[in-house]
Amino acid sequence: MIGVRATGVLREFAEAGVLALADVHVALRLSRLGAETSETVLLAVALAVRGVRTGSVCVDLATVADSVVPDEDAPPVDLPWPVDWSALQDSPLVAVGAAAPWRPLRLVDGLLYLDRYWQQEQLVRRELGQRAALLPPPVDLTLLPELFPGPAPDRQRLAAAVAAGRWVSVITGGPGTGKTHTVARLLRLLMAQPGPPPRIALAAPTGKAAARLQESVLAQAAEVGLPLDLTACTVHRLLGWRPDNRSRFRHDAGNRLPFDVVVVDESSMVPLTLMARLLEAVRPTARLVLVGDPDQLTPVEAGAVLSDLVHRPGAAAAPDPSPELDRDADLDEVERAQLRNGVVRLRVSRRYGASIGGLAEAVRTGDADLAVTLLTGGAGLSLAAGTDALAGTVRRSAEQLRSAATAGDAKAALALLGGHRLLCAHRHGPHGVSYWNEQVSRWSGDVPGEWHPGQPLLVTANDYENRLFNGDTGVVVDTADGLRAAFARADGVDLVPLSRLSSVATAHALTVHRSQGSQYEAVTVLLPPAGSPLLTRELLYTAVTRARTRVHVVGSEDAVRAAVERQVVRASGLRRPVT
Ligand SMILES: Nc1ncnc2c1ncn2[C@@H]1O[C@H](COP(=O)(O)OP(=O)(O)OP(=O)(O)O)[C@@H](O)[C@H]1O
Repeated sequence: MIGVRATGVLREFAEAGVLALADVHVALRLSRLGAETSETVLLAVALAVRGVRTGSVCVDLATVADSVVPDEDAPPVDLPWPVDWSALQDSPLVAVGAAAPWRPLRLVDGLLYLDRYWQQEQLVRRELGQRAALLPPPVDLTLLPELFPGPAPDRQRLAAAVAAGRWVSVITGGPGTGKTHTVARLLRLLMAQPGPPPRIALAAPTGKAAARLQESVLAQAAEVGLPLDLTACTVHRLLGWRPDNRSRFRHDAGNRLPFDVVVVDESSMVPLTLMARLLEAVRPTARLVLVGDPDQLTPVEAGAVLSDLVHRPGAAAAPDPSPELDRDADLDEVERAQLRNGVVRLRVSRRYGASIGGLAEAVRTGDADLAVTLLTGGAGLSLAAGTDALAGTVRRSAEQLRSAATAGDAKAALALLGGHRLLCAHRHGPHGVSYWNEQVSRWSGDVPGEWHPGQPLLVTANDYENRLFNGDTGVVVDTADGLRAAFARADGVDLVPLSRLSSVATAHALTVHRSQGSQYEAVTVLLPPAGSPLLTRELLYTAVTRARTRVHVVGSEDAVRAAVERQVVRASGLRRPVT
């Protein structure tokens, strides 16, 4: 409940759960500083702050009333949405148009920004525009058929050709569609170009994703003919941390990165602020390859730039980079337009079978009927409303894990951990991770606060000393030396003494957010009721694509439909044509 001196419209929106305390606080503070009294302006300011808090770079005033999902716990009310926002035009708080001098907020073509985010979006636009205006890099594609010998249509071959022939490119696709396979061969193609070998940087937004990228590129290095000493790091580390400043880096427009090729994996998790810093730090004549899955959950911070780049209007005048490959690649109209922006989507997953692939595609494209039909009849797929069957599955998994861990079989315990996962949308409440963690611990007779063989662990902060990253999972195992935490490595198993672990939590269940970047043989997805604002297409797609062979959804048909039909709308100017 709202605890500030909000009155009138702000109070109504706060009580309905649309605005949080911080949104109202900033609006009231700015109104005092700017001597602004219009309730419409104050509401707009609070909504702009709310937008950033919930991941949008700006507020689209024309659609905001429809895009706000009220708090499910708040009583339903008819909110007094203004029909006319023209008070913003005369407000001392708002700069109107792109050219107006600085004010805390900026209104451009019906989009209201906190000015800082407008500046960052402009920077991204400028950097991309500058690169699009340059002559594309010369490239010799002779090696391409040898690197991608498959029959046409071959999206991977096209993606590599596009990335080699442009300064900025985007390779997208779901798990296991061969994004890293393609990147490894792209790097080989670039190394084969005349002149000195390119200086290559591999990066990802999290330590865990960077470690995975490095592991998977190195696994192919010898076969493809890449240097065996390639390393990957976080984007923050690549740009160079500065102890004195959290949002500025050692490398920027005045001190560009020394690389010729910069590959950023999992770039759907890069928010606007970081993307702006990255773009200004990469030399305009270095190839920047953004790799990721824009259909997954987007970053917690504001801005989903990868998704914006994928859905940006086509650059009508841009030349087709490789006409003969494009003809062979089986592209539809939308994909052809995306290709002109340097975007190629890989489609065929080698990690999951056709039925999970079909379900993922139905969810991704918003086909709720098909998603429900597949879930109720597809091989390896199921949908059940009650949690009774769920309790049995979860209990069985926990018991198997405990018995392998008690027998000291770390490999078997880790395999079981990767065999099945319970994924929840919520952290708290009867559909949430904490409830299920407690429930399973109770069934197992665990004593709270004590370690147990078979206790699944989630690393909650990067721990460089133990080579563990936020989001890694492991399991407590009884060894000859006592209890140890077992973590899977590319080259075997690491057994870490429990006393050396700093930030871990018990994880019988994981949030879908936390599961990003991991895959399991089977997943059980626990959906909240249809009214939950967390129930979105991105959430369901991310959850479903964590599984290799089986997906069991616990929830109502209505909840599945609500998820498929509700797409996270993140307002952003990058999706609009340049005016
Ligand atoms: N064209 C191909 N021919 C043979 N094997 C392939 C091909 N493309 C991908 N693979 C194999 O499929 C698996 C998944 O590929 P890869 O790891 O590159 O996918 P990804 O899209 O990067 O996955 P993720 O999103 O999980 O990182 C790997 O084992 C890879 O070697």
